[in-house]
Amino acid sequence: MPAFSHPSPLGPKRALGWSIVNEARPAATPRLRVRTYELTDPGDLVGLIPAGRPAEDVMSWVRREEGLVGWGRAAAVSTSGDARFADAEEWWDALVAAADVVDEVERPGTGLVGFGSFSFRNSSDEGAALVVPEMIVGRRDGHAWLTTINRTTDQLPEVKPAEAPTGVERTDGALSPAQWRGAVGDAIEYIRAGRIDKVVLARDEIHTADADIDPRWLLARLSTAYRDTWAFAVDGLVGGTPELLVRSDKGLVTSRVLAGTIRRTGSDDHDLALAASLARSSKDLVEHEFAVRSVEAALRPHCSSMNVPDAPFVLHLPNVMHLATDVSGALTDGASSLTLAASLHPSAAVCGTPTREAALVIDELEHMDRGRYAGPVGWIDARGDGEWGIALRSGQIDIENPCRIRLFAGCGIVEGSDPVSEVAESVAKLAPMREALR
Ligand SMILES: C=C(O[C@@H]1C=C(C(=O)O)C=C[C@H]1O)C(=O)O
Repeated sequence: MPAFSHPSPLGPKRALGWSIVNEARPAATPRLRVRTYELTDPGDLVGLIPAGRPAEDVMSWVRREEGLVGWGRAAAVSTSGDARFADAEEWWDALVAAADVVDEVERPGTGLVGFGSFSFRNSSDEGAALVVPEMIVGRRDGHAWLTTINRTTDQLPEVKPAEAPTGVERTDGALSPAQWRGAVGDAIEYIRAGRIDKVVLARDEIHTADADIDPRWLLARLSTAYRDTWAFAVDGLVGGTPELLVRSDKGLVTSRVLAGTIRRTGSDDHDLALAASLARSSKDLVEHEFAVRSVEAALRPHCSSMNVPDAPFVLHLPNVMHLATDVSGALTDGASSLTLAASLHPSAAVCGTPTREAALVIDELEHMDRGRYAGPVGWIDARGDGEWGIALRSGQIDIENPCRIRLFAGCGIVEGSDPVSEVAESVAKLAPMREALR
């Protein structure tokens, strides 16, 4: 049994294949009635999500007041195994083909939209989900819209503010911080011995509140305190990720690669000096280069005119600073954003180099199933456009016991890494979710 049961709301998961909400015959494709209308400014997007929905029916992809929020479940599929991306996409294509859509706005993210979250590993117990909400509100470039799916009303529900979790207690996950420090030491040995060049090791911790954790509270905290991250929620996985695996927008493909991290100190002057040292640190530049090369190699078969900057910039977040590179290209083969996300996953930013061997080391040293952490999370529309982040700085609310959430953080390990510093870095990466739970 995995530490966190993550059953489909539809009953037991099938190893491969589809299951669809509100359908008597599991493999049939429902004909969704989709209506998108222009909306006068709806205000704070995350604040629109109504109370009282189960955590897995709250959806968000919001950064700097732009993006999408959704709630309810008009249709959903759960897939698993090696074919989880392909099976989800096949279901999506059939849903799109059958849908009855009137879209008065016609922008990326209008009309039929599915929110998805995919496990890091092929063999994970937690599989993947693609969910179409009953209502979606979006905002982009000064335009706002409402999409309803299989609903006769277009009234936004009344909103009751989210309440902070109380009585939150923390316990270790698979490994204690000290045990995980030992695992980092083992990984450094493997690198010195030439088995791998880089591996990303993660750890988890469990937080338990005295009542159900409201994902709306976490989203509100993350979207105000960490404005440069995407505040996401899909199927109970909630977080604020700074890393964009891929955005596909009318033929333009972009990816924001992060790798190489330094903790912030709270003093702006000191942080500026640290940022300069990060940009010159050979350990971090090497770690970053592995991640950029893995993204470039995955996008190249789908793109022409690729732009891969020679040197990274430093992304300043409230808790950490990262080396960052924005890679872009022109889409040549019409691949959907989900196909692109599948071919980019797992990048060296969350797995390592070489990929296969790094994945074996992760299995051996982490002692846990990452579930949906470090997997693609985001949305896709009927044209295939969409945005997929890497599910970092996040937690999985336990669907069977929503008082519990499992948080994760990981660190890229290279030859020059130091186990004690990596533990401190993992704590800094846990900070956004720990703070949001307070
Ligand atoms: C694995 C995580 O972050 C990744 C690892 C980084 C690093 O080791 O420098 C930086 C950004 C992310 O690509 C995480 O936040 O859990």
